[in-house]
Order: sequence, then structure tokens, then C-alpha cells
Amino acid sequence: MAAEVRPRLTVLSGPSGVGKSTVVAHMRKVHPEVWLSVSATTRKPRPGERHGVQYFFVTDDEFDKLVANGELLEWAEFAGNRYGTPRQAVLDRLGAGEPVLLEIDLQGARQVKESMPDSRLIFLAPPSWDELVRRLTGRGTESPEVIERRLAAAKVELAAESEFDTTLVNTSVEDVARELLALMAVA
Ligand SMILES: Nc1nc2c(ncn2[C@@H]2O[C@H](COP(=O)(O)OP(=O)(O)O)[C@@H](O)[C@H]2O)c(=O)[nH]1
Ligand SMILES: Nc1ncnc2c1ncn2[C@@H]1O[C@H](COP(=O)(O)OP(=O)(O)O)[C@@H](O)[C@H]1O
Repeated sequence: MAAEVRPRLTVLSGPSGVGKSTVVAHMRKVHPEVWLSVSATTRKPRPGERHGVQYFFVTDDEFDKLVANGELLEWAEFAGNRYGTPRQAVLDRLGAGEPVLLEIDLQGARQVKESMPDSRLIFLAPPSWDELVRRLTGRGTESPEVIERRLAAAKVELAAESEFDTTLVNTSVEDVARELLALMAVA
């Protein structure tokens, strides 16, 4: 069989508030051609978030249908909401030879590794626990209850770091974005 050159799927995970969105936004400012999958979620939009940009914001029924129709590559419940990666868009990009980036939680990362074993899993870690709490609280987008749920999830995610191929510590957004691009072989 002829050797097939397949672009890799890169998964970026890490606890809520570690800076995943900030790093990805910076990376795309420098390299707008990098394609990031837009997930579907049942979470309500935060101020400034737009349908089809940060997420496809869907109802519970709509999410049920996506699952039932096999339209999600992976999905998970995180802190009371469901999130999933639309399958076809990812397959189209990979089929076109373009690198693909998913920003998803630990449960999703595990599912992707299972179904696409040559994907690369990158864990974004905070410089310290206190700094993670500061960032999540300082973002000011969640209620104290939601912050508590996310910090509980963060403990589980931090304990799973060894399941990932690479860890990047988010001290400097610019440095991490550069390292991520290098790992994706974009720069
Ligand atoms: N499994 C899975 N997780 C996702 C997906 N999209 C987002 N997430 C994760 O869901 C968690 C919560 O995301 P969000 O509510 O946007 O909060 P934020 O990451 O703290 O800004 C984060 O860990 C995201 O990486 C997805 O399609 N699948
Ligand atoms: N390297 C960093 N140093 C200091 N603050 C950061 C850094 N990266 C992100 N932040 C801040 O931390 C907060 C959470 O970042 P965000 O990108 O929303 O995290 P996530 O997407 O992982 O939940 C934001 O207020 C963001 O400005």
C-alpha cells in the first residue's frame, strides 16, 4: 500500500481558565490560516460570543439530534453543559491536507485519541494552581458556583496530564502560541 501522508489532528486541552482561548486567538492573529474546529454546545453564550464563531449554540434537543445522527466526532458533558466536535468539517479539512486544531476537554481528548490514534494531544498547564484560580476568577464570566464546578473539573484534568503527548505551561501567551504552531508544523 502506498504510504499516505496525513496531516495530523492536534488536540489542545487544559483546565478552564488556563488560557486556551487566549492562546488560540493569539495564534490565529499571527497565522489566520490555521483552522480551528467550531464546537456545538448547549452552554449559553457569554457577552460578545457569536453563533458560528466561538461555538454553535444549540438547544438540548438539537444537541440530542447531532448525537443521534452521528454528526459529532466526540462529545462530552462539562460542568453541566454538553460540547461536541462536528465530524464532517474536521474530516473535510484533514482530507484537504490541512492541519486541524481542536480545543476540547479531557474526555473529548480521550475519545479522539481512541478513534484517531495518530492525533497529537497537547496539555496546556497553568504556572500554578493559584494562578489558575486567579485567571478563572479574574475573567469574570462565571458565577461563583460555576467557578467551583470548573475548579473541581480542573483537579481531574490536571491529574490526567501524563495522558497527553506534550505539556505546554502557559506563562507567556506568545511563547505558547509559537510552540503550538511549531508542534502543528505550521511555523
Ligand atoms: N469534549 C469537548 N469539549 C469541548 C468542546 N468544545 C469546548 N470544549 C471544552 O469545554 C470546556 C468548557 O468550555 P467553555 O464553556 O467555552 O469554557 P472555557 O474553556 O473556560 O472558556 C473547555 O474545557 C473546552 O475546551 C467540544 O467540542 N468537545
Ligand atoms: N499567559 C497568561 N498570563 C496571564 N493571564 C492569562 C494568560 N493566558 C490567559 N490569561 C487570562 O486568563 C483568563 C482565562 O483565559 P481563557 O483564554 O479564557 O481560558 P480558557 O479558554 O482556557 O478557559 C483570561 O482573563 C485571560 O486573559
